[in-house]
Amino acid sequence: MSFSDSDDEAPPLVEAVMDAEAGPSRALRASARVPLTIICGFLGAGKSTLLKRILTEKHGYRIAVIMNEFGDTADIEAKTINVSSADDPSAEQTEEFLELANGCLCCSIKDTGVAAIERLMLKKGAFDYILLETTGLADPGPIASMFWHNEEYSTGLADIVLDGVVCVVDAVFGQGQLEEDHATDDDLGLGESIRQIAASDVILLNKSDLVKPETFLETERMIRQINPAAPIYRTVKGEIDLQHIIGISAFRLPPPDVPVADNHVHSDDCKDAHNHDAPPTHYELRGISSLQVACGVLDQARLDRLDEWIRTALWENQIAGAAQAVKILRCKGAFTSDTGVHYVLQGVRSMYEISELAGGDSMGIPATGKIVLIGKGLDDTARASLERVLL
Ligand SMILES: Nc1nc2c(ncn2[C@@H]2O[C@H](COP(=O)(O)OP(=O)(O)OP(=O)(O)O)[C@@H](O)[C@H]2O)c(=O)[nH]1
Repeated sequence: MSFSDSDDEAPPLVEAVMDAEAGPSRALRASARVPLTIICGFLGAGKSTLLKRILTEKHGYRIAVIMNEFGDTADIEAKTINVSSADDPSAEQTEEFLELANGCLCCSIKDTGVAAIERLMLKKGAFDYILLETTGLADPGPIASMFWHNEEYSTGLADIVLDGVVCVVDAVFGQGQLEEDHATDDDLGLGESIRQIAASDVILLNKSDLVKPETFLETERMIRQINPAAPIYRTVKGEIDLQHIIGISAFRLPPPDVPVADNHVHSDDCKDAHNHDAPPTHYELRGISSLQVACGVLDQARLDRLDEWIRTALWENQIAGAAQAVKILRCKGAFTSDTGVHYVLQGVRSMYEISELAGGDSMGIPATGKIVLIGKGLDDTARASLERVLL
């Protein structure tokens, strides 16, 4: 269960007890609900290339890929499946399904709205997983919210569980795109490339074959400024082990430990001297900031105070002791109570959830907890305020 600012009363802090199974294959089998990954990314960054690879390679997964158009994947050896619905006779014209040789189901739909997804779910059983490619201009935040808390929808959409959001960034043009990102949203004053990175659980820095190491480092530094909690993988033509992008349970498991000390991904070609000590705790790029605060074991009073702090920040856009308003796009965290219970915090916009982890899932949890917030107005005053709550 989750909290949102439309709830009348704040529910108690501990909400959901998760099942003990973990790991991609188990996660796929464990749930009758079909996991869904949102793939977003800058225009021309390589989203279709990634999906084409997934649709043509032998990987053993039966994935339904929802694409805006088939484009040059139409020549894939496939059997067209007609899907029509008595409720919507026009469905045949708006959607096309291809059953592919590798077990994938490719679904081309012009409209990725609720009705189209519901119609895909009529074919439930033909696939175990859904990948949804958004357009280059999409803000994945609201799309993620829709799939994250979908209980109010009828059977179909409610049979989907959000696994994570993956962002494909162009290693060649990503830096320029971020620098030139113009606000398209009056409310947030942020352009889509920044919002896409902020909303993501995994980032693929694609077209790695075309850039020099220093370009990588600078782009990675900028991405880290916006989102310090998402692992970054360098890819060529979307070449990546699928386990890094599907079945990650990003909305269920603690955020992974991403190296933040030097603001970039470690690799063999990185032999430059840089400071590995004193990880920064606050970043800012074009008005969006991220904040990472560590915490020890929390007693009930601190857990209650933390819940209230998050609620006030997400629902009222206020932080105790801070003059300026905040706007939080994404929050994540993992922490432990003095009774030994592990919790995971997840939030998208004003919705958040604090879930209790059961035995199996809590194996990899470090002793130190952490809270990561991404949004506007998250300055040093905000950090000090959160630290006071956790002290
Ligand atoms: N050299 C190189 N080219 C790539 C790589 N990935 C994709 N491309 C090329 O980049 C171009 C754009 O790739 P797409 O996969 O169409 O990008 P997209 O994000 O789907 O594009 P939009 O749907 O227009 O936003 C194509 O010509 C690809 O062949 C890569 O890793 N290296």
